[in-house]
Amino acid sequence: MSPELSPIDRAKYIAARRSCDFVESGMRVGLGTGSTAAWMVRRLGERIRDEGLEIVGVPTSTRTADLARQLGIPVSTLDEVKWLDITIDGADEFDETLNLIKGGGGALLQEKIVATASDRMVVIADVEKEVRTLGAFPLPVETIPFGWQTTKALIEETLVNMDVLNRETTLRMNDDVPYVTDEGNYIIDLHLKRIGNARQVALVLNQIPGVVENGLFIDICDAVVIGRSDGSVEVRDLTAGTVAREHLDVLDSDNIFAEKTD
Ligand SMILES: O=C(CO)[C@H](O)[C@H](O)COP(=O)(O)O
Repeated sequence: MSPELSPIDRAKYIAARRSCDFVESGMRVGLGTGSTAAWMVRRLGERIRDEGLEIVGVPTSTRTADLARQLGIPVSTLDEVKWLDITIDGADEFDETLNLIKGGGGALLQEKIVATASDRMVVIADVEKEVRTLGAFPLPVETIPFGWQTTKALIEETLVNMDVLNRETTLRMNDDVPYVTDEGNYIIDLHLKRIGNARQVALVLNQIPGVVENGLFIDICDAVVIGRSDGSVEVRDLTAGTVAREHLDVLDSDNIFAEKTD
């Protein structure tokens, strides 16, 4: 394996590479966003080039769309394709029921829409993303820019009645200006530390005017592929009720290692 990859990147790559085995010719594939998902997109590009794999990809961000096009993956939109066979995406945290926090990369809205419009959502993650209880990673909430300070205050007020450890919220910034999503929205990060009832928090947040979507993915993910830097990988399939462990012999010659992703 390439020495230039950090252990975490190796683990991400292992998970991403294994997840691509779920993809078959003829499939419509939701393409996630983030560094783990970028490895998956690269591997699909490799399979298209080397094996003649025929798929249509629906990217979940302009970043992923640009990468997919560069790699020769045919790209479409959800409006054209309407429904997908599978979506493969990263996550910031997952728990044992495969509920997730997503949106660290700012693409949670398209990611949730695309994953929900898929027969199957497979999450790819390094082993560090598994948690007993969600919430150590800040929960992103996408809000429209109009009146965002009021929306932020309403979120904080709502959190008073929730089973969370901390209620600090911050507007996500990009240098000195607010971070803007692909939809032109802002993101407010909720530093909750621990979310006692993620389903309730997800539902309540979306009732607040100004909130577009939150990064809790509840009952959306079907399976998780967990990578480790030593090449071992675990596939936990919630729907099938199976857990499979294997080792991937990733060769030094893997040309996917030649370039680093985001
Ligand atoms: O939700 C996401 C982007 O909105 C990403 O999937 C999540 O942040 C994980 O990113 P990475 O694979 O870079 O660790």
